[in-house]
Amino acid sequence: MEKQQAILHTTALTIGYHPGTSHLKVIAGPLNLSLYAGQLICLLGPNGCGKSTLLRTVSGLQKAVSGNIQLEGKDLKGLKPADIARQISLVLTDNVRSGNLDVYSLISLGRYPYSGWLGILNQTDKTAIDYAIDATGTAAFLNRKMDSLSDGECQKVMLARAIAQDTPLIILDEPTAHLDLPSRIQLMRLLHQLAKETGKAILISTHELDLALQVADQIWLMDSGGHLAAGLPEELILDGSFQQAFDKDGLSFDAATGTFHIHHPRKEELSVTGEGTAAFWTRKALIRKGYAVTPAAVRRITVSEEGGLMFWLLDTGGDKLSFNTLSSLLHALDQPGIT
Ligand SMILES: Nc1ncnc2c1ncn2[C@@H]1O[C@H](COP(=O)(O)OP(=O)(O)OP(=O)(O)O)[C@@H](O)[C@H]1O
Repeated sequence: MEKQQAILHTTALTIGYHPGTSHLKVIAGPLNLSLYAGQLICLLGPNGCGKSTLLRTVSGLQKAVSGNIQLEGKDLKGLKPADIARQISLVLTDNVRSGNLDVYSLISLGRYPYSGWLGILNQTDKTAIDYAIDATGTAAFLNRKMDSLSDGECQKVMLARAIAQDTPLIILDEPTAHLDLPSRIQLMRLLHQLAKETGKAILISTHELDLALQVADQIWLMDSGGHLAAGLPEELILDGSFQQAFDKDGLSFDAATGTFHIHHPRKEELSVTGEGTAAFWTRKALIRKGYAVTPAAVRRITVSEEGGLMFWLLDTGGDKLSFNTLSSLLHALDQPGIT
């Protein structure tokens, strides 16, 4: 079988600042990365680890310290800006505000690599623009000026411009930064769908760990030491990379449930038995309150539901206490001598 060509491929790429000078600052590398058609890749990592630097470097906006970047098999260094604009659409965090243009004109700028400097739009351009407006839900503010939009609205418009540009590779730096929760979920779903339906390769940097785990085909996980682990989200959890990158003061990643826990100083152990939603949310509430929920604990809570009513039985190892609300159980656990 013929091997699929990567849309983006890096070989021994080192990224950083001031290459070729005595002020050279290496941020990460050597990086050997490949991004294929139809893939959504989420680039994750702590603040300042180099995510934006990597995105700017592979887009040709910033010089690499060393190594090679190929776009559809061609050396990026040999491509003219106009060629790159037909291959990569890029939205950075700092170009989300775009002055006094109206929204439609800004989205139309996505067609600039095809329409030439006169900016005359043909039917193909208009169809691409309409698709982008529809996909991003920006029709409601098409006639507004960019500087009258909220940050979240602006972000959607910039994404629409990138989609209208209709390139094989879309690169977005923190596209969910200003969005509310439903819009963040919608946007991640849209990117996933776009990659699958149009075969585009999409690379985004994000701090949305939970969402990235759900939608990414691959995760590129950077740490503060300049290393990058690439793999399926599940692989990075199973080999411990995820926990290592994000287990820090006050936060831990639970590989068993795929969720993050905020640590609390309390460490008493409790076990919870019971099925269904009530048991699930009882465990969540106890973890939030700082208890370690483990099947081996001596103190046991049994959750049961009968005829739409819920009951919690607390067995402290000596006493057995019954509660008919979660609050009364939590309140009782707070009393000295109960746990
Ligand atoms: N122009 C510059 N010259 C030198 N160092 C820089 C420059 N711009 C950024 N840096 C440094 O490079 C490192 C990586 O920055 P970068 O913005 O790529 O991180 P990031 O992972 O995108 O961070 P965040 O999650 O906070 O957006 C940081 O230590 C930053 O201070």
